[in-house]
Amino acid sequence: MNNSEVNDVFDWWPSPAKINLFLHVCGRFENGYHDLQTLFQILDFGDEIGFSLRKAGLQENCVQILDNIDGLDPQDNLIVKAAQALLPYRTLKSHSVEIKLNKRIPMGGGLGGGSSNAATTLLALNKLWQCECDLSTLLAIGKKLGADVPVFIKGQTAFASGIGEKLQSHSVQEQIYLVASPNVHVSTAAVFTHPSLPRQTQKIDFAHYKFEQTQNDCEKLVCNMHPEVANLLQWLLNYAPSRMTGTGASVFSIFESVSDAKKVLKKLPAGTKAFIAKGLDCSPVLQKLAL
Ligand SMILES: C[C@](O)(CO)[C@H](O)COP(=O)(O)OP(=O)(O)OC[C@H]1O[C@@H](n2ccc(N)nc2=O)[C@H](O)[C@@H]1O
Ligand SMILES: Nc1ncnc2c1ncn2[C@@H]1O[C@H](COP(=O)(O)OP(=O)(O)OP(=O)(O)O)[C@@H](O)[C@H]1O
Repeated sequence: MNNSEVNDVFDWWPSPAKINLFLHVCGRFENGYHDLQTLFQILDFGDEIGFSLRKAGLQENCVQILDNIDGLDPQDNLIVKAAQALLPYRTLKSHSVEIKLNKRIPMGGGLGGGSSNAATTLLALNKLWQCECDLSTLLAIGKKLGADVPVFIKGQTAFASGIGEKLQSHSVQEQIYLVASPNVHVSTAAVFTHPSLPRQTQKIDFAHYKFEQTQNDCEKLVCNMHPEVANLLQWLLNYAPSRMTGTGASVFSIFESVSDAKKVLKKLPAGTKAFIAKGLDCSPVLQKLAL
């Protein structure tokens, strides 16, 4: 390949994590997916994804990820799936893309890492490949990749209903979160297919939302399946209001200040992976798009 055709500069985009401040399971649709109510809180902590367009080469494999995730077939990486879903919309037909990933969000922890990566890829390549897809097209592509992708495409902390795709933006009072991940993997599908999952929580009126009056309906089941989650949650509850996010395994505690959160972080049982993050109303991806 001619060196002049190679753009080795990677354009780096943020890919934030989320937590579910509450998660109610209110029913089940015919396709097996669940009718949920949740509040997605976007965090100022996340991965970074770098994109480098190439004018030539990689013809057969237009999308190439350079930092793949251990144990994951590149074709199963949601970043690759998102990029491939956007290929037909390119107006820069001859351009392929190389992608680097700086992974910080714990995997499979209910922190939405894969979904956020997919959303950032769609938003970034929509711009870089000059696809000119409007928001509703991106949301439709995103929803097929995962129930949590749309909230990251809209990029706003929001109440969600349906399978998680009906979004209503909401401003949460600024809070600091200590997010801790026990060393266990929880399968989202296993939680949602479990016969003991409560599925009949009364729908709430989002206008009257109060953290104390909500819960995570998956928490008890996951704590029974994984004592590591139960133990960590019990430990955190000694210090602050705490709850599991998504279908686990990560749990979070709410603090008013970073210094309060740091005191508890320092005391965490040895070997527990954890980070401190601030809640954001708006995703850093939207800020990057506005530049
Ligand atoms: C529970 C949440 O983590 C809350 O943030 C998400 O809604 C899950 O989102 P996600 O991981 O993007 O979900 P998907 O990849 O679409 O689905 C994973 C599995 O979760 C189940 N699933 C997911 C969302 C939903 N509303 N009902 C479900 O029953 C399905 O069995 C599916 O096989
Ligand atoms: N780019 C990616 N980053 C993380 N996981 C990915 C990615 N692409 C595919 N996956 C797959 O998705 C699975 C779930 O990862 P993810 O970190 O999104 O889980 P999660 O935080 O529990 O998601 P959610 O909260 O949306 O249920 C991983 O175990 C992995 O097999």
